[in-house]
Amino acid sequence: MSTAAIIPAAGLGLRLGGETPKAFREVGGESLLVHAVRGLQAATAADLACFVVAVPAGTEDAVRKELEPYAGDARLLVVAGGAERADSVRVALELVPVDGIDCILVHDAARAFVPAAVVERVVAAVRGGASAVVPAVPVTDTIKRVSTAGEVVDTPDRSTLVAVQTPQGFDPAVLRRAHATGGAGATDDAMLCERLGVTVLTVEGSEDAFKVTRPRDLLLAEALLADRRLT
Ligand SMILES: Nc1ccn([C@@H]2O[C@H](COP(=O)(O)OP(=O)(O)OP(=O)(O)O)[C@@H](O)[C@H]2O)c(=O)n1
Ligand SMILES: C[C@](O)(CO)[C@H](O)COP(=O)(O)O
Repeated sequence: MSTAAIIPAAGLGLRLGGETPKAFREVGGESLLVHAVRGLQAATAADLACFVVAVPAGTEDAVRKELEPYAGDARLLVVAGGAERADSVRVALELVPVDGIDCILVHDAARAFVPAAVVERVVAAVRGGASAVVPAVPVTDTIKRVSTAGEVVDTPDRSTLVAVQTPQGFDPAVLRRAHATGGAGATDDAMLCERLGVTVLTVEGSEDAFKVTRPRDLLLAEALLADRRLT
C-alpha cells in the first residue's frame, strides 16, 4: 500500500502580495512548490506513489514540466484549482487513484519546509488506524475571543489550544466522504471530518512547517533554508 499527496497550490497569495502566485515565489532559487514536493519526497517511509497538484488555471503544463524531475517514481498529476482551498483539494481528490492507496496527505505548497519526520509521523498514525491526523504545535500567544465590535469576550485556556499544520493525513474513504459534503467555510480538511463526527488525532508538528503567508515569512524561509544548507 502507498500514500498519495494532494498539494493545494492554486492560491493567489494576497496576504504575501506581489505579481506571482504564492506557490511560484522563490526561496533559495526554487519555488515554494518545488520545496514542498521535495519535502514530501524526503519522507521515504511515507511510500509516496502519487502527487496531485492543484495550481492556478492556465499554469498546469508549465508546472507539470517544472515538477517532473522532483516526482521520482511517483505519478504526477496537475490540475486547475478552484476558488477556495477546499475547492482545490476537492478537484485534486477526484484524481487520486482508489486502488493501492491507504493514506492521503493534503499538504499546502505554502508549508514548503515541513521536516520529513512530521510527514512520516502523520502517515504512521493513519496506518496505525487513525481516520484523520493533523500535525500540531503549541500556541505561544494568549488568545482572546472577540466580538464584532472588537471587545474581548473571553480568554480560552491556552493549554487546550494548538495551531495545526499540514500535511494532514486521512483514511481515503473518510476524506472522500468529508469532501462530498462540500467545503463551505472550511479552512482545513480536518474540519470537514470533524463536521462528520470523525475523531481527528494530533501528532507533533514543527516550527519549520510554518505557512508562508505574509512578506516577513519569506525572510524566515530564506534564513531557514540557509541554515539547513549550512548544516
Ligand atoms: N483557491 C485556493 C486557495 C488556496 N490554495 C492553497 O492552499 C494553501 C494554503 O492557503 P493560503 O496560505 O491561504 O494561500 P493563499 O490563498 O494563496 O493566500 P491568501 O489567502 O493570502 O491569498 C496554499 O498552498 C494555497 O496555494 C489553493 O490551492 N486554492
Ligand atoms: C490548512 C492550514 O494550513 C492549517 O493550518 C490552514 O488552515 C490554511 O489556512 P489559510 O487561511 O487557507 O491559509
